[in-house]
Amino acid sequence: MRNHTASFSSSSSSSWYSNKLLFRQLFEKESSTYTYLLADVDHPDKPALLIDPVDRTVDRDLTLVKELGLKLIYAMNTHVHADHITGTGLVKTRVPGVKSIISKASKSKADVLIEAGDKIHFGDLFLEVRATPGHTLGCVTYVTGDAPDQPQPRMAFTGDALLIRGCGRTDFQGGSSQQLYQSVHSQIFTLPKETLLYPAHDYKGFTVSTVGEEMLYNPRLTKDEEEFKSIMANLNLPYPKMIDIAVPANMVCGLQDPSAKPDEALSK
Ligand SMILES: N[C@@H](CCC(=O)N[C@@H](CSS)C(=O)NCC(=O)O)C(=O)O
Ligand SMILES: [Fe+2]
Repeated sequence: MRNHTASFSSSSSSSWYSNKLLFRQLFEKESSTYTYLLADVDHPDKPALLIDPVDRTVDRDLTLVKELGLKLIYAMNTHVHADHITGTGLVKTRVPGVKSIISKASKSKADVLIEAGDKIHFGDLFLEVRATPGHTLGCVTYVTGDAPDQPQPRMAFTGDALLIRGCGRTDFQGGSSQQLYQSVHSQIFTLPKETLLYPAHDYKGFTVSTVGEEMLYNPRLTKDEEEFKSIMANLNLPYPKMIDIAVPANMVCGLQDPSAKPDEALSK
């Protein structure tokens, strides 16, 4: 059991969602990346976190955090991105006390290395970590807490494991179409059907989907595993333009001090 500052307050499920969870979906247009800002605005400190910030839009994101009166505590990644440089290192240099988070399986450096089952607390809210490898070895999905006082419907931040009507490619960074198929079916499609899905990218103009919608209409993941593997083997996508710069940089949070020591700030 890893310790953290978790406490719970009770409030009515019909009214607390908008009163308590602040949620913003932000877009970086060059890499078509979504960054998510979440905060517990019912808590006196208004603790907040950023999921998948991009270096180019860190100033925009931090201005918003300041304007909303939030206290940023975490800057976290769903995986080692290949198409852009993460903003987590830059956020740390701009806001003292912020901790970077990535999965242990990614073999990257960050202040906090998370694993499946970990809970990331911000105020009275938390995100649960689910391992969803396949796009990369260390991909995780962050899901809002499974408890009566947590947001309903639940929200899943899928990174590149599941994209709306698509999924992450599996042809580099330890990718595996078999693993991705298993990850999505066992870790995402088992969530309640009304769970809101928020991916790390969208190339078609979508912003949000649901588990039920993707189980019906995802053109790749509704197929059986063999057909899925064949689809993925024949995508023939060009490599991301920034891959050779982005991957090594993102192994150290973009620019984080490599001497930073991981700490244990989570609970299981
Ligand atoms: N053209 C972009 C890269 C596009 C790309 O490869 N996207 C990745 C997610 S970023 S690692 C992907 O998995 N796409 C799946 C798909 O079906 O499009 C660039 O050059 O940066
Ligand atoms: Fe990716």
